[in-house]
Amino acid sequence: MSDNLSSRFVMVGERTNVTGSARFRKLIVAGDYDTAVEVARDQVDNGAQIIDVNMDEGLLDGVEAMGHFLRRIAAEPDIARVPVMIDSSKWEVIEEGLKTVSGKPVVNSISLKEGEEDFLEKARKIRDYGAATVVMAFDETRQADTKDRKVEICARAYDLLVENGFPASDIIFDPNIFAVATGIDEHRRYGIDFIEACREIRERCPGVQISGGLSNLSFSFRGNEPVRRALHSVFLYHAIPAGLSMAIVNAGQLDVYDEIPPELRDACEDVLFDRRADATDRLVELAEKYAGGGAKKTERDTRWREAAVEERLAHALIHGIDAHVEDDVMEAHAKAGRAIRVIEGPLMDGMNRVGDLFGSGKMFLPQVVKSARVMKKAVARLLPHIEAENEGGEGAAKGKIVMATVKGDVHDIGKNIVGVVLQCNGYEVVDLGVMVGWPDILAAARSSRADMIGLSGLITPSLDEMVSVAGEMEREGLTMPLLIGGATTSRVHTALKIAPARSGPVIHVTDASRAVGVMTKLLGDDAQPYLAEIAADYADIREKRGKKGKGAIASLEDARDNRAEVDFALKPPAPAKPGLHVFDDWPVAKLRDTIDWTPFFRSWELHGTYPAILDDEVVGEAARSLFDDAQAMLDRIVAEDWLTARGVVGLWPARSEGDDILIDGGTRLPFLRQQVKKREGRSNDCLADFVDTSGDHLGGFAVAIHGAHDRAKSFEEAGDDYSAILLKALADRLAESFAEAMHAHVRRDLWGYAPDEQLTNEALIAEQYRGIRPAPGYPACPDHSLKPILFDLLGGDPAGISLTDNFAMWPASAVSGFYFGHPQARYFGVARVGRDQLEDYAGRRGVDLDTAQRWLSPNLDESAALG
Ligand SMILES: C[S@@+](CC[C@H](N)C(=O)[O-])C[C@H]1O[C@@H](n2cnc3c(N)ncnc32)[C@H](O)[C@@H]1O
Repeated sequence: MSDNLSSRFVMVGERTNVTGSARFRKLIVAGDYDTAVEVARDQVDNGAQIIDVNMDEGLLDGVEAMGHFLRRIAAEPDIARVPVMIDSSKWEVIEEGLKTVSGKPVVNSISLKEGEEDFLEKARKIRDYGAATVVMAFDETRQADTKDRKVEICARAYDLLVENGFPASDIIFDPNIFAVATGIDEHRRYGIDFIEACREIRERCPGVQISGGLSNLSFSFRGNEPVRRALHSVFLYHAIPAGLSMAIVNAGQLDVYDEIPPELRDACEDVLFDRRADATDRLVELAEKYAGGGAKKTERDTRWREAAVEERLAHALIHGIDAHVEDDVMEAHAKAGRAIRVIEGPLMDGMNRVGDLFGSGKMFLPQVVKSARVMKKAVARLLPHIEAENEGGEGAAKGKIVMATVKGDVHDIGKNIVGVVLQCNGYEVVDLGVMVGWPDILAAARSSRADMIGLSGLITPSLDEMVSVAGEMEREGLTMPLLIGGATTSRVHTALKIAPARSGPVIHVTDASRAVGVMTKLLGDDAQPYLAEIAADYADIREKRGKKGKGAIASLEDARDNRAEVDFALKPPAPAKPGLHVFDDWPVAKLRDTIDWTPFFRSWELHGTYPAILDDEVVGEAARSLFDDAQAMLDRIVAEDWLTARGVVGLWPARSEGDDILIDGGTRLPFLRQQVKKREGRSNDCLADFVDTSGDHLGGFAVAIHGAHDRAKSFEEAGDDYSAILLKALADRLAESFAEAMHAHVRRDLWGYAPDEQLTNEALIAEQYRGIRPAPGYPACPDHSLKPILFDLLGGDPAGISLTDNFAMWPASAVSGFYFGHPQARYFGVARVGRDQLEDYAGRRGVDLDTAQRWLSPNLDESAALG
């Protein structure tokens, strides 16, 4: 696969097509469906994200063959995970496919060949089955060959389909890839015409995909695999940016663009772009030099299958390939005699190699999590034998950890990654899940005789929960080490707040990659010196903090006097569409395009900015592979409707009063003000400052992605933690993308203060628009307890989101906040607040001081501590 292919590009496997593959035809005609199924599997293993199935062969009963084959592959989880493209020129075969296949299929194809009525009737049936369809650029007269004809026919088909309610996102145009370098003058523009047509079709027909049968292109070079592969890769390199989003290819038979010899690459480009009169002659001449290379890539990809079974298992573990592992462990079992010996022998050896590669920075978290999936599959296959052989499977773990996301918090991506990595390295993990109170954590640690406890949390209130767990461990006399991790945790907070709560060791673990190292040290011979080092480090932090003169705190009154000067002549106009707007099913497919990928890689501890990270020297390969998996999962999320995006927006008249914002019907939103003393010319900010006292407007929103939790659970139950974590990480990304898309919709339409805004995705991610959407729990409004007030304004449980005791949103992939439309509105951090503001805030919120102190605890200055 070419490394420069666009990430969203989908490869459709072509080998399960009796018209395109002589081998497949023979197998089907001979009724050898077992081997035919393997052809499908090979395609998927080689990266096909959809498989094209075609049974149009004179000797066959196409309806029967289609039905039978689709039922066979549906029973193979490895294959059934990718959608099927039902390919036939016979409508009854297509209908049979539509009836048989599960999940969302693609029909290949319909066209205007038989006129509009026939076209629309078929389209309607396809839509009723919830399928997508390929539409060939073919009309009543003939197949489109020039750019203009391709665009014209596609535009006509598009208008007809969309007017008749066919979703644009389910239309895949095939504007016909024709053979190039045929020596016929009229064919000289076939390459460039296709590429240019892609660009125009994308513009003219928003929302559609474009596909093509790639092997046609190189038809003139049949028998010369190296030139065919080069031509295909060069073509994709240029066609994908122009809008080609999928192609029917022999997956695994593509070269990396940069690795194609420059002379061959140039000659291919000359042909594709009709750059010189003698382009075809030159390529034909050069082709002789490259003839005889054979299907190199496939050979290279499968050579490892020839090694001894132990080596094959290690290879599968290191490369995360689960396709053959069940067969391989059975072979190893036959060889070793006992299942336990396979686990303790080749499988553990393989995992140790994974651990070493990870430890030396040659493998990264997503790869390790994939290795774990292979390991689990292998062990699951051996389990019945272990039981039959009465071995008990009590492989001695290196140590045991009880892990949990603390009470009131629902975020577990980081925890789950740590869990898998520890298991991979031979530790036993007792994972208690999310929202776990200290009694359950302590009870589990006792009953399982854990060597340590690991706590995780994402939101700031979780920090206090961790202090509580530490305190309770002390009270109950549990002395084992306590590990702390998660996005809001820090070494400093651990040193200052958690460690002092107990006499036993407390260790902040910066990231998942370090968890193994920390565990190994804690359970090794040098645990004591290691613990002493940490204790000294934390004591040092405490001492420095004690001595460090922190920036002085201004009185609340002075801070208020130093508010920002905001020009309310610039305040936003009244919303064009005030009130509540509910979106119960925002198209997830649309959210894909505006994903901010950088945080996605960060969640897997791959550091760097997207898209440069894909080419990063160190993590590039891991990032690309993870990204490909993410794209394949997004394809399924969209095609099979896994997730639902729900959102609510409210736009209300509002005015500020002191540090509060009063909403229309009287709801009061108290905000906090910066109190740290500022340099001359710098203001002490509060969000209320950006709303006019004499009448203005404010918005609020909540968006959520539903459905990830249950499906992730099914993945976990099937031993596939990798897919479970990937799905949750993608749901988080979609929720953020949704928040961004909703905000743009508000600016342009619902509030409408920026109707002409046109921003690229990069500009949106950089928030280069007018207005902000501060979120409760973030630095400008750090108190999470504003969420219930916001949610009431939004009509109860907006977008189906509920709140935990500590105001975490459930489902976990959710975002909420306020919309400020003033051009001067900006993000800032409230930082430390003093006792005067604590008391004032408690009064404004109508709660007692203890409650206010709990809510504001991460921001309280020492001087604000209650006696
Ligand atoms: C956490 S990022 C999310 C966007 C990012 N593109 C992504 O996909 O992850 C930015 C959002 O965090 C919130 N935010 C950032 N800084 C903030 C601050 N100082 N105060 C309040 N909210 C803030 C805002 O809601 C802002 O839109």
